[in-house]
Amino acid sequence: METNASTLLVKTGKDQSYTIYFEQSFAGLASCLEKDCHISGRKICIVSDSNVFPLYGDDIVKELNGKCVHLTSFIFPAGEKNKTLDIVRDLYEHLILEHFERRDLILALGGGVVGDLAGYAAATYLRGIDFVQVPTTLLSQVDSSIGGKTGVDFDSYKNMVGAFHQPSLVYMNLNTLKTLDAQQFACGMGEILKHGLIKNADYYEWLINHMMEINDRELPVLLEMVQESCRIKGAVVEKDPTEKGERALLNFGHTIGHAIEKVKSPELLHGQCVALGSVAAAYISFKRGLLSTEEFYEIRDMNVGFDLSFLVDGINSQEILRITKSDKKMDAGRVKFILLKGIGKAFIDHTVTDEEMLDAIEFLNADNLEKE
Ligand SMILES: NC(=O)c1ccc[n+]([C@@H]2O[C@H](COP(=O)([O-])OP(=O)(O)OC[C@H]3O[C@@H](n4cnc5c(N)ncnc54)[C@H](O)[C@@H]3O)[C@@H](O)[C@H]2O)c1
Ligand SMILES: O=C(O)C(=O)C[C@@H](O)[C@H](O)[C@H](O)COP(=O)(O)O
Ligand SMILES: [Zn+2]
Repeated sequence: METNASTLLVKTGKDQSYTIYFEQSFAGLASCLEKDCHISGRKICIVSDSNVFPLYGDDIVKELNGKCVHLTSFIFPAGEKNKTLDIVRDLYEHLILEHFERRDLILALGGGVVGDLAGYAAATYLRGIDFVQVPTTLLSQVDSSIGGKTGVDFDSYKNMVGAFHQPSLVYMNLNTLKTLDAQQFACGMGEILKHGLIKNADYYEWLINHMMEINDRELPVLLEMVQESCRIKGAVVEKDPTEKGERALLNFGHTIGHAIEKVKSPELLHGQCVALGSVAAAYISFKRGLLSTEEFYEIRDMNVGFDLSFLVDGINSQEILRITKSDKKMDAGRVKFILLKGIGKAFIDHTVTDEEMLDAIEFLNADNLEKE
């Protein structure tokens, strides 16, 4: 992976790569798009949601006006509940009405919901057109905009319909993080802690030592953190773009996390559920003797430090267990679980039993008062 202060190159195939730009404004987006995507000969459809477009749509429109053949926008109501095929269908209709051809481009402006949905529409419209990611949440800057997992939920089953389709470019303006509310910011930390836990103990230690600056959203520290998380995610994706093996490690915390999200969304958002699922996965690792007591309780307490919880109320543990069985992580009828053998060392395991999972879910279940 090639990297310098403001860019990172992700190589996903023999002749395939794209640049991640780390910026502090949208000035410069048009020239990056011209350099990497030759937009002067293409139409662009900005896909965004009802919260993000009013905040940043004007900046993007001003930046791109006159730089491409035609600029249009498609805005849908914000929220996970709209990451659906119905909205993708509306987007296809818009693209057809605007005469979008194979050469044209989708620009996803927003968080992971926008990026996943717009990316899926790009992967399937006319059998695939290019798309670029302009992520505006912490979670989307460190995780969802990179790696080409696109898709939508189906009957509230997470990401059940999707495709691998790499973006042509990722451009992030870190100043967009200033308008995120506390819950959305914490969600990003859920995936960031995951990056440290699965791949890099030094980074995890760094996160502990910079908790205050991160929570105060000090830009230089956020920049360092976002870049390191992108390096970790980018390196995994480069080795295994279509999740034949190692990429599954990025699913740490997601088996139980996705099941909780299914029953608790929209009260709890994806990153918060991943943080809960990470504690559950760490709990199983701890009970197997793979994490020390100190390591396990540090993982639990890091959630609290970053405004995430390790307790969830209003769940039925048996129901959560049952839902894990319908997630995509089933592999020949067995759950593909990601465990830790120490901080920074994750591995794939197919032997986690229902009893172990139930025990871990019970640990999270706020209805059980005696925790320690
Ligand atoms: N494709 C992947 O690899 C991948 C990785 C992780 C998560 N995901 C998916 O990403 C989604 C979660 O992403 P998310 O946390 O970004 O959620 P999101 O897209 O729903 O954004 C969270 C909320 O913040 C608002 N918002 C976005 N940017 C803002 C800004 N700068 N200021 C103020 N408000 C802003 C949005 O309108 C939304 O209401 C889930 O659907 C998850 O499954 C995908
Ligand atoms: O990029 C990946 O690979 C990930 O697993 C990143 C996750 O944070 C993300 O939530 C992903 O969508 C989950 O994978 P899924 O295949 O279970 O949808
Ligand atoms: Zn995730």
